[in-house]
Amino acid sequence: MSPRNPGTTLDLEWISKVRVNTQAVLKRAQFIQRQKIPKKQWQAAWLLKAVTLIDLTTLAGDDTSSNVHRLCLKAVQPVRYDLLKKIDMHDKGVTTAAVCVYPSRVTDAVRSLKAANSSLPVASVATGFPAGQTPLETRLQEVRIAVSDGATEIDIVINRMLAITGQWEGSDFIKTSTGKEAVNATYPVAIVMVRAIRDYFMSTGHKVGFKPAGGIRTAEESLVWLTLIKEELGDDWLCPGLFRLGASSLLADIERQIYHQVTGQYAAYHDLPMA
Ligand SMILES: O=C[C@H](O)COP(=O)(O)O
Repeated sequence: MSPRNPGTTLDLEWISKVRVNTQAVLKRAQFIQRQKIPKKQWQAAWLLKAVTLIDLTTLAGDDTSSNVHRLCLKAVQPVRYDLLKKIDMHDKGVTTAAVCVYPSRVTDAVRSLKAANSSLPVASVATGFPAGQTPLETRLQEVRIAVSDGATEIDIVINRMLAITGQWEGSDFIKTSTGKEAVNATYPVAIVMVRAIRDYFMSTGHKVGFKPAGGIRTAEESLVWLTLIKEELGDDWLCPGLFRLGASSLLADIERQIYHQVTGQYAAYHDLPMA
């Protein structure tokens, strides 16, 4: 994580001055999606970069200690060793950025990572995920429990009632969505959010992180997200402290693409361990 955001005096005038030119934003989003994906010789490097920025997530009602355990092993070794060896990346410590689980599964994740000798952070959704419609008292208690169980990052679902009525404070990292809505991370909304991050940086000098989450499933999409961040915020933001891809099934496609680039063949389902 980058240094904590010390916060700033709430200035609602600043917020009320924000205007979004919807057509311009949509055009910009289309432009970014049409950007040429990196040339073949750079693609594996970009894809590996994307891997290091993933919050490898499981947020299912039927999560158990065993699927969390498998998730953690995958986070520690996200791409098959022999594939990494072929591109000379086997000894570079490629892991995902974190694992992300429900508060009740934090102890499982911490235990599995410890057993794998990994210091990968455990992120936990909290505060009544995904609706955020629980009383402040229980929201705070949920955060405390997740932290005491070993979570080092908390994805808080904002209280949308407070947001809609203009009661804002500063945050360290902003996330597009829970992944549980009909529409989740979209490029136009991301552009508006990252430009707010840029404005905040220009006014305060403090860098806030960004996490698109929900429905990000393909390697190609991950490259669009990297391009969007590079173009809108610059290379400085392309690090786990400031950018994460919240995704439960993206890694499988990225590994499949890396497999194809390294071997020239398409992987069968059983060729790659579960992601
Ligand atoms: O925060 C992470 C999201 O819940 C993941 O969403 P996904 O399952 O659509 O990848």
